[in-house]
Amino acid sequence: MASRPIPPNPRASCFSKSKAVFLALTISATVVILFTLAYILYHLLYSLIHRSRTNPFDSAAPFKLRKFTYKELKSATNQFSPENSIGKGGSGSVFRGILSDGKSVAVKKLDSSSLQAEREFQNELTMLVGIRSPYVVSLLGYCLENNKRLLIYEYMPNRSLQDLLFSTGTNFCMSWDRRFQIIQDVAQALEVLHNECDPPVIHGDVKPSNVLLDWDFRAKISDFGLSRIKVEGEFGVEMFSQDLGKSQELWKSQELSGNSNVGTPANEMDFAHSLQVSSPSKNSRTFHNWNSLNLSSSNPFEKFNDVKSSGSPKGKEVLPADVSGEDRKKSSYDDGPSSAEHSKDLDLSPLGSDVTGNNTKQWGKDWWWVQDGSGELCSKDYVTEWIGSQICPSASPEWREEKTRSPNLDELKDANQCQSQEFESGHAFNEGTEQRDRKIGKTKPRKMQEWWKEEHLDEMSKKGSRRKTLESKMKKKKKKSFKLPHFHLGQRLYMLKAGKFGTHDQNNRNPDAEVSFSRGWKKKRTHSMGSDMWSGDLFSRELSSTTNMRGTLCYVAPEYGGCGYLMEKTDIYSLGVLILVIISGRRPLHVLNSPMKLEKANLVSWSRQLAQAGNVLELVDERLKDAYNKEQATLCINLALACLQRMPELRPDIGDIITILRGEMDLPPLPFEFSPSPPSRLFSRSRRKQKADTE
Ligand SMILES: Nc1ncnc2c1ncn2[C@@H]1O[C@H](COP(=O)(O)OP(=O)(O)OP(=O)(O)O)[C@@H](O)[C@H]1O
Repeated sequence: MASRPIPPNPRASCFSKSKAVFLALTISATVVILFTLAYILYHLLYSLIHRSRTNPFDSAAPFKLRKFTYKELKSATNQFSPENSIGKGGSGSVFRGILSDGKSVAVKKLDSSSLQAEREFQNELTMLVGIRSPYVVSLLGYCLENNKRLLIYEYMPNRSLQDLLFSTGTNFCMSWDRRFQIIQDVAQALEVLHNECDPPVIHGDVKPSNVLLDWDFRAKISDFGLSRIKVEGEFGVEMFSQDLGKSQELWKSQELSGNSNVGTPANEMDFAHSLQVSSPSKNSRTFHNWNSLNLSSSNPFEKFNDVKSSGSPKGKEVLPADVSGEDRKKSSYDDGPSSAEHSKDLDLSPLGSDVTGNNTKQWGKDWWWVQDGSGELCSKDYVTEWIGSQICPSASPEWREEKTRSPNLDELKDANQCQSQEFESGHAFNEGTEQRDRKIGKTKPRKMQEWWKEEHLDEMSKKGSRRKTLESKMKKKKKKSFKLPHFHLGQRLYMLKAGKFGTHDQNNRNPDAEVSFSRGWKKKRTHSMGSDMWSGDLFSRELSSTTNMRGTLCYVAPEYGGCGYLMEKTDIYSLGVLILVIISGRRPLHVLNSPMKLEKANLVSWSRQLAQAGNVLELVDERLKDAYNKEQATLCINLALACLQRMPELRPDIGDIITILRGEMDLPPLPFEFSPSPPSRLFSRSRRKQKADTE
């Protein structure tokens, strides 16, 4: 029987068709997805490969850090024994260690509980992994175990410039050649950071204890705990070139015309506003006037004199002159409380913590109370001595003969109150002085007070007249703002506690002792941008977040002041201070127990006075006697003063500095400007309050 063909099932053929369509769709979707993924991957790889050379985040960075175990480091440093301790900073202790391969290293053991230490750890790893230069201390590795964070650096046998310059236990006096070489090395280091790194790195904490010396006393820069990568277009950078254009021009013309006795230009008051509203742009490097200045001096570079230094160190320091090396080490590293402890000592904030729960004292530790090195003065002494030497009756010649102790905080508060009355007008200055003198039973006018008056009265009276305009301007701009804790100085706290705020200050005072963002601006707007020797001023503290409060007293540039927008010119300012310190062998704030002309207490302002008097060489370390190159010294001091100009843009950039130091470019004529002010903001504010009180 013949079989009949089975007719095709129409349902089955329909099913296979839809299956084919489904298959085709799946395949094409997969192909599209694969292509998309490949495209994304390609772009990722491309951007990774084409990232900047020294971008610290670059996984392709040429230098790999070694990860050490804690055990390894413990045995290298002999259980972190005190004999191996070579230094102590704000965020931890440094030990000498010998690795199993015999190599000497410096091991920085960071405090496990400190925020500053945490940040330093991150920053050092981030920055130093991409930088290898003979002028920068190399980071060899790190250790991160549980709570323990350690950084391992190349060992610098001659330790820090701070140690070398201020070794009171020895008769060591650095020769001129060595000093000059160190200045050049530090400048080279900054050139590497500013010009050779891409993007540029701004160190942010140039000071003697961060300049380390190798076997040949060649200097390398270290401690990148506060440094920043300059982001192109970061608004702080261009702010001075654009938003402050007018004030800048005015300022420049004043500076260049050598008029030291000018007040701050009116537009300066818009500094705060400019900062607030300025928008990023790519045009961030607008440095334009250095090369255009009239270059006049002759080539100062001839053969270096062979200087062999000798002579005993003069009793110029706060440290007892006759402490032995061991004692000095002790006093340097053990005696004084750490800067963190200092800020605890001096409870500057009426609040325990800020809105985010961070301890506000951290601010002080990071910024205001960090000092230059070995803890020879506790910060409170440092501040009160300085204020005392500038304004207190205790700074009078009579006092200098009698005084053997530092003014305490109460005296400081008293001084602030007295001072608060003085600057409302020139007349009030004398009244305030007399009142203060009555208080301590003295009536004789004091030279120092007059000096201070001359320096700041003009500025203060101009501020007073501008205040009203600014306040009305600010009212318009005031918007609802989030609260930040107010970083009060001791005087402010005292006024609060004592209920001594004047009636006219009521509007400015927040009863719960906080300050709003906009109030911070407002306060700043009544102050001069760059007139504070203490640089980062009240303004910045009021505005900034905790993470950005940093810098070192006397070395930090006035325009930075903890604001967080570091610029190259901030480093240049610090370099200026450093050069003066190296040449003079003095600390920037030179407070003495022994009699001394008070004008010399503030190194920067003294240098300016000497420059005005045409006698800069008086600044050179007396221990060198005549064994130094006068032309080089003159050049360096004048260069330092150029670096210390208040307008960041007037400062030379590091490329010019190197060229000038090499003798390949002349130094422009120096502008005379005000010396950096003592804490005029604090006093001007307190004066107003005090006056209101007395009214
Ligand atoms: N690589 C090193 N080789 C030799 N000594 C070092 C090294 N690193 C640091 N020191 C010594 O340890 C000291 C403390 O250094 P550290 O960087 O911890 O603190 P600082 O810079 O003095 O202060 P701060 O960190 O608070 O600004 C230095 O002054 C120096 O004497």
